[in-house]
Formats: sequence, C-alpha cells, structure tokens
Amino acid sequence: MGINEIIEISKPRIVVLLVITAVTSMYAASKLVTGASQLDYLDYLHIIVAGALASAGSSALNHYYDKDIDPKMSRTSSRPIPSGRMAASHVLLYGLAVSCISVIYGFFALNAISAFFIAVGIFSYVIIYTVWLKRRNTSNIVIGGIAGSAAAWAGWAAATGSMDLLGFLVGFLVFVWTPSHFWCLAMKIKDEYAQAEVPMLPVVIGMQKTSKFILGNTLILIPYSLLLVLIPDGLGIVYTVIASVSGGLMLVYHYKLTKTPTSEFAWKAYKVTAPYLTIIFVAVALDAAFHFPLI
Ligand code: HEM
Ligand SMILES: CC(C)=CCC/C(C)=C/CC/C(C)=C/COP(=O)(O)OP(=O)(O)O
Repeated sequence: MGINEIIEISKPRIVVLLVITAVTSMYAASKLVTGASQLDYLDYLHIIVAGALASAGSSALNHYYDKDIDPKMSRTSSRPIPSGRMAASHVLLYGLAVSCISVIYGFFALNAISAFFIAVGIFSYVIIYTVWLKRRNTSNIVIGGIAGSAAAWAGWAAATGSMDLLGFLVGFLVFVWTPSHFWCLAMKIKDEYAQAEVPMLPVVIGMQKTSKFILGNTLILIPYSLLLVLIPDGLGIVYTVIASVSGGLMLVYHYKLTKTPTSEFAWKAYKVTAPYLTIIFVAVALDAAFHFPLI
C-alpha cells in the first residue's frame, strides 16, 4: 500500500470536479447574497479541504463496499482492493476516518450548515446510492445524484451560513445533470454492469431506450438551468449565454446519440458532455463577478 493506492481509492478526478462545484458556489454566494460574509483565501482553503476529504472518504467507502463486484468488471478489476494492492480493512479505515474528519473540519472551520451538507453528501453517496440503490434499483444514479448537489450546497452555506432558493437551485443543477453524465457512460460499459448484475438503465431497458432517456433528461436539464435566471434575484446575462451554448452542444450530441445508440458514440457523447458541469459552475461564478441581471 502506498500513496498511489490512497489517491486511487479517493477517485481524484471526481474530487476535482466536486471541489470546483463547491468553490464556485461559495464564491457566487459571497457576491450574490446580501449579508454573505466577505471571504478570504483561508475560507476557500477550508471548503477545498473539507470537500476533498469528504469526496475522497466517501469514494473509499464506495471502493470498500463494492469489493465483491469490482473484480467482475474490467474497468474496476485492477483497483487497489481487487488487485490486492490494499487490504479492504485499510480502505474501510481510511474511508471512515477521512469522512469523519471532513465533517468535523467543516463544522469548526466553516459552519454547522456547511458541515451538515457535507455529511448529506457522504450519506447519500455511501448509504443511499452505494449500499441501498446501486444494486437494487434502476433509478439508483438518479437519486444518488443528490450526493453531488450536496457539495455545491456545502459551498453556498459556507459563505452564507444558511440556504436560500438560488443556492438550492444552483446545487440542484448537479442532480439534474447526473443522469445525462452517467447514462452515457453506462451505455459504453453496459456489458460489464450486466456481468456484475448491477441494474444500470441500459442493462434493463437496452441502448435505444436509454439514449431516449438521456435526451429526455437533457431536455429537462437545459430549461432547468435557465430557470436560475428567471427567479427573483437570479443569475444574469453572462450565465444565460454560457448555459445556453453549453446546453445546446450537449443537446446536439444527445439527439445524435438517439440516432446512433452505440457504445462508441455513447463514449463520445460522455467525453463531450463531461466538461458541462465544470462550465456551468464556472458560469455561475463569472455571473456573480460580472452580474448583469436579465430580468
Ligand atoms: C450517483 C451518481 C454518479 C454516478 C453513478 C457516476 C458514475 C461515474 C463513473 C462510473 C465514472 C467512471 C469512473 C472511472 O472509471 O474512472 C464517473 C466518472 C466521473 N464522474 Fe461521475 N458519477 C456520478 C455522479 C458524479 C458527480 C456528482 C460528479 C461530480 C460532481 C461526478 C464526476 C465525475 C468525474 C469528474 C468523472 C471522471 C470523468 C473522466 O475521467 O472523464 N460524477 N462517474
Ligand atoms: C459532499 C460529498 C461527499 C459528496 C459526494 C459526492 C460524490 C463523491 C459523488 C460521486 C458519485 C459517483 C462518482 C458515483 C460513482 O460510484 P460508482 O460506484 O457507480 O462508480 P464506480 O463503479 O466507478 O466505483
């Protein structure tokens, strides 16, 4: 067991995107919410540390719980536990310790509400998604997406000490984005999930119908993303332009996917739409910095 295994069980790419959603939400809240605290660099360091630890710890617990099915899928069979590079008990210990530290750190370095949302993220990823839904229910990833919203909510609450309508709707973007993100990937690795008996959507309803669900979800995601502009004291022109262009690009790929519901095109659609969440949260921060209300 070395540092490479620790990094691998922490799912670093997911940590990065999760921290981006938390930091951009925190910044936006500090600019858009009257009475929000003026933040300094230390505050951003705190949300980065708390969010990264929470994401890493919950991902390690996900590795631990999935130690029986990961060997059955080529994508996950070389991971630290299945490959014997790390003892399952060590992964469990690391996951529990780092997850607990993240909530305690958030409570003292940020505030109680932010720590609460960090705990919600860990609970929803590890218990609701990984333990309860993933192997039982085809809507697993839809409900599991709440985990990703929790990081953005934790960031917003870190700046305001509370939660408001705009903050909730901004965080909920991740929930609405998740099915479009993951079902593309699930189409590519459908056979592996079938082998591991995980009821991901394409395993249960097939590629063609899944591609229609992805398009349907994206047709919900795009108007939803623009709803954030229409609410009182909502987002402005900068966000509207970026959300419209990036959403439109995603829509084109997901429409094409319904015409070519293949594993190869699903991977292409996944790779193109993966940056969407980063773009949309950077757009929220840019809109807060250069705020020109649309209505
Ligand atoms: C329950 C909902 C979700 C499921 C089932 C899911 C599933 C996955 C899977 C299976 C992968 C491929 C991992 C690999 O083999 O390397 C992945 C990649 C990724 N996920 Fe998700 N994901 C979910 C939600 C999220 C959320 C909420 C975020 C961040 C806010 C996120 C960010 C990422 C990133 C950044 C990658 C790596 C993309 C790449 O390397 O191209 N995912 N996701
Ligand atoms: C605030 C906080 C801690 C939020 C947690 C959010 C979080 C880490 C979400 C990630 C969800 C995710 C990548 C699920 C994939 O698990 P999987 O088991 O389907 O993927 P795998 O098969 O690659 O292991």
